[in-house]
Amino acid sequence: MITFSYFSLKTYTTLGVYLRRMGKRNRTVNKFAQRKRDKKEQEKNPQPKPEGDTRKHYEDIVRENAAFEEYYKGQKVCPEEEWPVFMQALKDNLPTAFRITGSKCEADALMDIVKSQYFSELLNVKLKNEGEEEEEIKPLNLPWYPNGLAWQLRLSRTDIRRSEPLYKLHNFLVAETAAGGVSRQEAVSMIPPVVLNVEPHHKVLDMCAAPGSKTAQLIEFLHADEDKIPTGVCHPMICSIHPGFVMANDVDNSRCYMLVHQAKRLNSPNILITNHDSAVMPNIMVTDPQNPESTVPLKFDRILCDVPCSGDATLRKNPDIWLKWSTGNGNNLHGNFTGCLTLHAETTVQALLLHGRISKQDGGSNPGGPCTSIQYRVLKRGCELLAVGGRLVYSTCSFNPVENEAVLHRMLAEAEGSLSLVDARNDLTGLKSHPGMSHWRPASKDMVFYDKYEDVPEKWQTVVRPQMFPPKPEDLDKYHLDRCIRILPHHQDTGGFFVAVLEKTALLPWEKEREHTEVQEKKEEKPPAKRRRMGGYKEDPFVFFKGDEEDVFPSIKEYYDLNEEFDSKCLLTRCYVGKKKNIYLVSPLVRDVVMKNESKIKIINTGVKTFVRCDNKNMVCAFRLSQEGLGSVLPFIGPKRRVRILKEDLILVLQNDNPSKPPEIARFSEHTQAQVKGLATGSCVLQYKDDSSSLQLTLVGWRGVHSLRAYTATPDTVHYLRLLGADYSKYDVNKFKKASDVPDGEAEASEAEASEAKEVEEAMEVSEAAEAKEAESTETNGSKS
Ligand SMILES: C[S@@+](CC[C@H](N)C(=O)[O-])C[C@H]1O[C@@H](n2cnc3c(N)ncnc32)[C@H](O)[C@@H]1O
Repeated sequence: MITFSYFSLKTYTTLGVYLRRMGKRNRTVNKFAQRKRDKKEQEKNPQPKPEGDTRKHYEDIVRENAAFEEYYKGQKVCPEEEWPVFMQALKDNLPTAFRITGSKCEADALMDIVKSQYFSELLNVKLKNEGEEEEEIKPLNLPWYPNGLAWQLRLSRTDIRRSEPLYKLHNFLVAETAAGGVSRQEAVSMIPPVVLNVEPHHKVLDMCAAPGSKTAQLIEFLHADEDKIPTGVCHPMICSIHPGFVMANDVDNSRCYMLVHQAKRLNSPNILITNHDSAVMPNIMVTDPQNPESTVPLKFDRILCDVPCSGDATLRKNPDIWLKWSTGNGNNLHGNFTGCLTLHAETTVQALLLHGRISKQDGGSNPGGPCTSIQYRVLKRGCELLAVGGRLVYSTCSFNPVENEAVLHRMLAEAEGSLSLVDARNDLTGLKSHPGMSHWRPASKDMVFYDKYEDVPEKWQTVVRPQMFPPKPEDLDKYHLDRCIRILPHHQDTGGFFVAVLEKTALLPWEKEREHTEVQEKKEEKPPAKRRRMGGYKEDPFVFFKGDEEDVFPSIKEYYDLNEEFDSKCLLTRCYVGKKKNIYLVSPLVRDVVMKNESKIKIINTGVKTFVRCDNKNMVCAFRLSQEGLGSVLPFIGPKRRVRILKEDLILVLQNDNPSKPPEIARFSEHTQAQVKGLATGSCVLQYKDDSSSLQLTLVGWRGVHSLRAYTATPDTVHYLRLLGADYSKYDVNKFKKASDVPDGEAEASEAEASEAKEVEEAMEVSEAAEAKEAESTETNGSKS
């Protein structure tokens, strides 16, 4: 039996790794690589910190802050009798949480594997905090997560990573995260997409999306009914072309590439990544269904407004907040841009200043004047972009009512009944929470609490704003702020979180006015606004196929036997001239959005890689299939390029790790040989269906002259072998095992495998990196457009 303490928390980033994999941003990458080398060097050869460097190891941080306690006790965010457990929970490290992703049949199979193989390992591990009894580590299934797909383990990520007895669990989490079978995400952060109730036909906007863990959930929900697609194929990579789509936006250009990484794992043709300030997001125009020559503004059915915030509910994950917390954090986000801000908010302020949307004085030296709360501004624009009948979720990882209820109160008051708060607790069965607050008292930096704005001394009036105050008691029933959801860390051993669900029941009062003005403006036929110059890296263009006559398309259509329903206009490349290399696929609506809005909003990425140039003399078509886009194009591919493969043959293909020596056709079963016999050489689809379960797998294959192979990346190979119950032990390296423990002859191989596993791990910890604080301080470097 192994006992170790539930102690250790360290966030680190491998952001550079995925940036490197994107083959871009070399200067940023070099900086990360250098930082990594410096860190290693420092570990080997500890040097004293440079003067003035006050940064601390998370383990060394004293988890106390008197101002924090005084402020939140004053606000009564937690009933007095719960205060000690609230504080104790805040000081503990955060448990690991993850959810199983993908289509139902794969998720079911993976869930069985997790329970039978990995959770049983945990039963041998006991948890012991100082001065406490040993405790068993029981994995907790999060009861409120749809289909029971989410789990929480009472072990921090570092505990799992550093414990040899748990190396298999760690390898599993790393490899499956890479393959898209698992998403590691803090439990409470999974809530907003759940209460957004996304359906496949919805047009969804994620306004502040990076790093993208919630975007990933939105896409998963959009594709949740994949089992119902006509081919009956069930696979995590299957992403049929839905009428709905997700537009994931972030103001921070470098953080948008985290979204690209997330999207890439999900292989959806229904996602678009944009880089804009959400507070001033332009109307997104789409073709008018009544008149295809004209456009109309798109209204979104679902909007996620996961705004930048002071982040003090993430103290468990980011203990350094203990060192710097002050009342100013929340107040500054609300209305005063000149003080100390979180990095995200700073980016926003820079963006707002850059676009001339605010002046330095705005909200700063205009006591009682218009409040420029970034949270309110983003929320307000979200409400404008929302369709009547649509749903918007506002969320923060802050305890502060000034960043939460106060923002909603202002929005509801200005909406004059066109928005209402929905009680979403029914969608979250089993989740413990507190209702939203109806009373709070804004405070100045010197910790004086105020009941009304009139009491605020002049010197604080730029900081404590009129819009920060709660509704009058007689107005409480108008707003129902108690319908908001507050999750405190001790409720179920998580981080803290705030969620509110709004429904739009009518046009907002100023939308009616604006509609009138827009009609007037159209009549006056003003010249189009000058194209805005947008910052960040210059993206390659999005060049759509003209249609079936596009030069390379006829051979693709012929070779893959694509049916007439396939819309070639939804294919695109990222270059105007020269040989097409990669061909991407988007849904018709995403295509329309790109084409109609490219000039007004910076589009970072869209499209799932579907065909890749291969120019092989044995193949008449110049493009092979890509695993990423296979799910989307599969329903259109004819039987000519499909091979129905048996389990043992698929295992044979996947276990082969020598690309120059793929298994010869003669080694396959007679069934598979017969399938391959009439198949012309080149790219093909390998399809497997398990008769005893609902499991179905679809892989990109290659029929050679004498051989058959699969085109899968290492994490996918491990994933498929795992699902097939086959041996993948060579990928399941015990990194704790010293080379000296390995018998002669195996050492070399073991080293190579370890290095490969490390690669996978690094690639995968990108999603950890995405959450890591360090990533927030990524500086934009390199060429600007
Ligand atoms: C709390 S994080 C979002 C986390 C994300 N929803 C997730 O689940 O991974 C806030 C994000 O808002 C972005 N942001 C800040 N101001 C913004 C603005 N005005 N418009 C769009 N994004 C903004 C920040 O760059 C940051 O990535």
